[in-house]
This record gives sequence, C-alpha cells and structure tokens, in this order.
Amino acid sequence: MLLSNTKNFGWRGRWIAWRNRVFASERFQRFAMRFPLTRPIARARARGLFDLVAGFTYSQILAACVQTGLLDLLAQGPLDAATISARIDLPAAGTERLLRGAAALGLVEPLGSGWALGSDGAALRGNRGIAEMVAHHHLLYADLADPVALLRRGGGGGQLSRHWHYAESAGRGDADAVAAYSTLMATSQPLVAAQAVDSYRFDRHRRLLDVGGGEGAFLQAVAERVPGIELGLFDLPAVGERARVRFDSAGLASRTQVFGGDFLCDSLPEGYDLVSLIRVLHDHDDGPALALLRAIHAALPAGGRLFIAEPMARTPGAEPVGDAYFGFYLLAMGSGRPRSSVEIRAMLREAGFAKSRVLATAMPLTTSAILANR
Ligand SMILES: C[S@@+](CC[C@H](N)C(=O)[O-])C[C@H]1O[C@@H](n2cnc3c(N)ncnc32)[C@H](O)[C@@H]1O
Repeated sequence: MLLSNTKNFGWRGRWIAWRNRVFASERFQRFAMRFPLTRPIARARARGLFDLVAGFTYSQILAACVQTGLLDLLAQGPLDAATISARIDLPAAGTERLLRGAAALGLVEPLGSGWALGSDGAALRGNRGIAEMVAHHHLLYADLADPVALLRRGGGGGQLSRHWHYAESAGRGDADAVAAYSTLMATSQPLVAAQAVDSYRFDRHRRLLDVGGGEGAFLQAVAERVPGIELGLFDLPAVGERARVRFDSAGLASRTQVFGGDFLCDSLPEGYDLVSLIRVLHDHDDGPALALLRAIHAALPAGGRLFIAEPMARTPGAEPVGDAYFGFYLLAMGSGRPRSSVEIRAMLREAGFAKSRVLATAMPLTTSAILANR
C-alpha cells in the first residue's frame, strides 16, 4: 500500500512526482545522455551526483595532503616524485597514488617530469584555518561512521563532543579542555573576521563586548580597524586567560577587559553599546540560545546593538554548508543547530529586540551577519 498520496500536496506535489518519475526512468536518462542539447546538463548532473557519492574519499585525499604536508612542500616550488616521496615519508607507489588523486581534485598539478601546487591547493594553503579544520575532521568522520546511529541517539557522545568540551559540559572547561578548540577557532577566525568587520561600521560604537569571544582574534581584528573602540571579551575563564595572553602580546591590554564566566547563568557586563556573537549562537540548542539573546538584551543600554555573525542555514548559494555540513557537525558535537537568518531574526524578536536586519557579507558560505537594535 502506498503511504503517500501526492494529491494531498497540491500541484507542486504532483509536479515533483511527475518530474521524479521522468528523472528516474532509464529511458529518459539514455535519451538525455544522447540528445545534444541535454547531454551537457546530463553530464553535469551525473558529475554532481558522483561528487555526492564520492565526497568522503575526496575529503580523505585532502586530509592525506594536509597530514603529510604535501601542499606546504609544493608551495615552496615544483619537485620530482622521488623527492616528494622522501619528504612526505610515503613509499613511491603511495606518493604517486596521492599525487594523482590530489591532481584530479585540483590540489596539485603535473609539471613536466614533476609536480607543482594546484590552484585549489594554493587557495587552501592561503587560509591556515582550513588546514586546521581538515586536520580535526577525523573526529567528525569517526562520529559520522554510522550516521543513522548518530541520528537515533540524538547526537553527541562521540569524539567531536569531547573536543568541544562545553558541548558536553555546558559552561565548564579547564585549560587543557579548552586548548584544542580555542586554537582551532583562533586560526579559523580570519575566515570570518575580515568579512564581519567589512559588513558593519564598528566605528559608530564606543565599547564592544564580544560574548563567547574565544582567544580574542575577532576583537584584535576590530582593534586594528577601529582605533578608538574599547573592547571587552566574555568567555569561560580558561579561554579568557588565553585571550589575555593574546591581548598582552598584541599591545592591546589597555583597551581590553576580559570577563571569565558562564554566559548561560552569569549576568553579562553592562556599559557596552555593541555586543557581538561570532560563531556562538549555532552552538546552542534553542532554549539556551534564546536565554543568551535575552541576557544580551538585558545587558545592552537603550539604542544598543547586537551583531551576530556565523554561517547560516538556507543561505542562497551556500545551502550545503548550513543544513548539511553544520547540521551534522553540530549533531555530532551534541549541541546546537544551524539556523537561517529568518529563524535568528524571529528569536531576536522573541528576546525583545525591536528591529533587526541582514547585513551583506563577501562570502556568505562562511559568514552571514545580522544586526539587531535593542
Ligand atoms: C565556536 S567558539 C567561537 C569563538 C569565537 N567567537 C570565534 O568565532 O572564533 C564558541 C565560544 O563560546 C564559548 N562558550 C561556550 N559556552 C560558553 C558558556 N556557557 N559561557 C561562556 N562562554 C562559552 C567557548 O569557550 C568558545 O570560545
């Protein structure tokens, strides 16, 4: 017996059912491959489907490139395979296999009798944060080895939730527990900071408090752009200590104040006319996320503003990053979910913010931004 009755889903349901019957039919697929006008589309769709099927293998080739230092090595200039093999400490056959796989993905490219860095390899190397993300992905992939089991147990309980200590033990984490994730956040912050700082006039404000500010990399980027602004950072005490070290060595100690605490139960410092939440909201389930927005609303003066930046779900052109990548990443982490800008703005209204708007960013794939008025 059929469970679904397409009639219940209106004309769109009927259209989708018809389209899917056509796309699934072998006769149509054969026709689309042969007919000159549909052939390029058929090939592109097949390639897209193959990438979906093979994505994990591609990621592991990239992981091997990062782990062996292959991309860093070729960034110094082209080399022959024997030298590469000796330098990355793989047997000749393994080196050849890796080079060919990486070349197929645009990470390296053959050059005469040797090998050079490929254009995508160069772009990846240009951002240390990406290499750090790739390097920690073994934790995610271990948790995703059985995705159905992960979905059944409701997330968490694996390697990634141990890495993000606060996901398992909300509001806690000693120096050892916070070290690895804080380093990852600080090295990947350039992916976000430049865009966030470009998307809004931070110089309209006198005092900025970055809540969940990590090691202070974002505030350091703001300080470089906006000379007069006073800066505050709120994070778990062990993370705050790391921020203090960064501010001291960057000569920012006199402009910054660090507050250690748990933003899920401690009140936030007042006297800041701008609060920022950078890659923080999506880490938390709806209840705590709403409580945090309410706490920020309470700490802001009338006319104060909240700036939120993180990758958001259902961002046009960047859909897989939200609900696919972060949807499953945060599931494995055991806390939070990616939200669309529409969902975040609805939460802001619920928390008491009078108005909010989406700000344009250069690369919504990594960073979307919202500004809310108290
Ligand atoms: C994903 S990191 C983002 C760090 C930084 N904003 C960035 O973009 O690089 C989330 C931060 O929130 C902090 N955090 C998580 N739960 C917290 C809590 N209950 N109280 C205070 N800070 C917390 C973590 O320690 C971490 O530094």
